[in-house]
Amino acid sequence: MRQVFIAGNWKMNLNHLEAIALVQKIAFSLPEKYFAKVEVAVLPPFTDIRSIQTMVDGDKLKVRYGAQDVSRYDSGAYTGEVSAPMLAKLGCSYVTVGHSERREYHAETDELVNAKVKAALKHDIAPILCVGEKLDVREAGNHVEYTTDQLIAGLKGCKTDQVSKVVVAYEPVWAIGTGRVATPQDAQEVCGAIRAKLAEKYGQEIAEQVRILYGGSVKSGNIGDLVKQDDIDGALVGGASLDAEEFTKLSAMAAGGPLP
Ligand SMILES: O=C[C@H](O)COP(=O)(O)O
Repeated sequence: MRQVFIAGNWKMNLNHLEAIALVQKIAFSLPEKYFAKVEVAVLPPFTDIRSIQTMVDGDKLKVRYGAQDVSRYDSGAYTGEVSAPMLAKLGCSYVTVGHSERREYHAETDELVNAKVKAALKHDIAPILCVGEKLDVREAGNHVEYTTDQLIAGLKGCKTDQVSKVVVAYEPVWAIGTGRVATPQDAQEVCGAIRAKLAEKYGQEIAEQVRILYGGSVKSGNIGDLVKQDDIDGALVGGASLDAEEFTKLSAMAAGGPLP
């Protein structure tokens, strides 16, 4: 049984003091019983991670955390890079890999994304492998093939038992930060195809274990219908994850009901 997963990608927002305040608000506004039904994680900028680690460990908070990127290398002369061993030491459970903003603004290729997936897995950090098409690909009707090709390229060379630890995030680029959310049926079409492709390559048992998230303009008002779909196990949330009240509401709705 896959646990519903809500991950907040803060992108390049919030300094370490603002980060502490936001995580505290989330942890204390979501009643304990919801954490049994939904896993909640935040993905802050690198500069916030140590502060969040100290607070989560010290106060034994149920919120998990991770990073937004990782180097393909473990160490060495790679100015500006942050490695998987460094993130593991900071207690990161997750790292996003291949987000469309990195593919677009940092020219990340499928080959690099694949190397980062493997670097994270090697150090027991679950990669959140982001895939998704731009508008022209969708309009041409090639979105399913495009997205499943990105998936297979991202997982190339991973062992079958490693694949079950990967989280896949389907984020149609045209829905990110635009307010234009994919319909639950559109999102299910691609998430279902992702699971079918995983089953074809790695077997049904592994495919059933992989959590598949939808991302793109997710809010408390639309998450309920998204997680009702068979193959959508949660969401990768951008803008709405920066507002404690909205993110908590959204997490509660993903867990099956509104806050009391
Ligand atoms: O990683 C998150 C996605 O890019 C979605 O962002 P958004 O919720 O602001 O559309």
